[in-house]
Amino acid sequence: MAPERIGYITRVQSFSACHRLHSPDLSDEENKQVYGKCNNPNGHGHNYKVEVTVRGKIDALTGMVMNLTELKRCIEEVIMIPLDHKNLDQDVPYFGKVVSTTENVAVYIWDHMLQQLPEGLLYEIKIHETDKNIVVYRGE
Ligand SMILES: Nc1nc2c(c(=O)[nH]1)N=C([C@H](O)[C@H](O)COP(=O)(O)OP(=O)(O)OP(=O)(O)O)CN2
Ligand SMILES: [Zn+2]
Repeated sequence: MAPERIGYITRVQSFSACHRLHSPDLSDEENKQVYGKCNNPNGHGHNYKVEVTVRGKIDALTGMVMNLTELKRCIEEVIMIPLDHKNLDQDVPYFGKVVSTTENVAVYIWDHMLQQLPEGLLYEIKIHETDKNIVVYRGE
């Protein structure tokens, strides 16, 4: 019998959104101190790049961990429809009370991807907020 082989497959998706880093649990002064320019009252924008990675057995029959076309469909549902060209804080109810840091955007994407993907497949969400700021979340 052929050995079981594990593969990692990644699909990359870009989306554009604006936000403001502001915690309802901090005073205005504290918000300014913690978030600096990112607390600007009228917000600022990013072209986010998200890498969604799944990990699983390479199926002997199909040769796939999962069909990338299906991964693309999940990404459309979880990232593009709710987040692209949106004001994260005002258009996405989740961020009404959760600060829209890239860490929390990664958690949002993780939790919603889990609802779309077969159990145990999701491995990592990596978000490039800018060319220099990169966040990784693995569900821990
Ligand atoms: N831990 C986190 N820190 C910060 C986050 C975050 O999501 N998590 N986000 C921001 C801001 O949203 C901000 O837009 C990032 O700005 P900045 O650091 O200026 O971005 P660049 O690295 O591209 O800017 P350079 O001026 O080119 O260095 C802040 N912190
Ligand atoms: Zn920002």
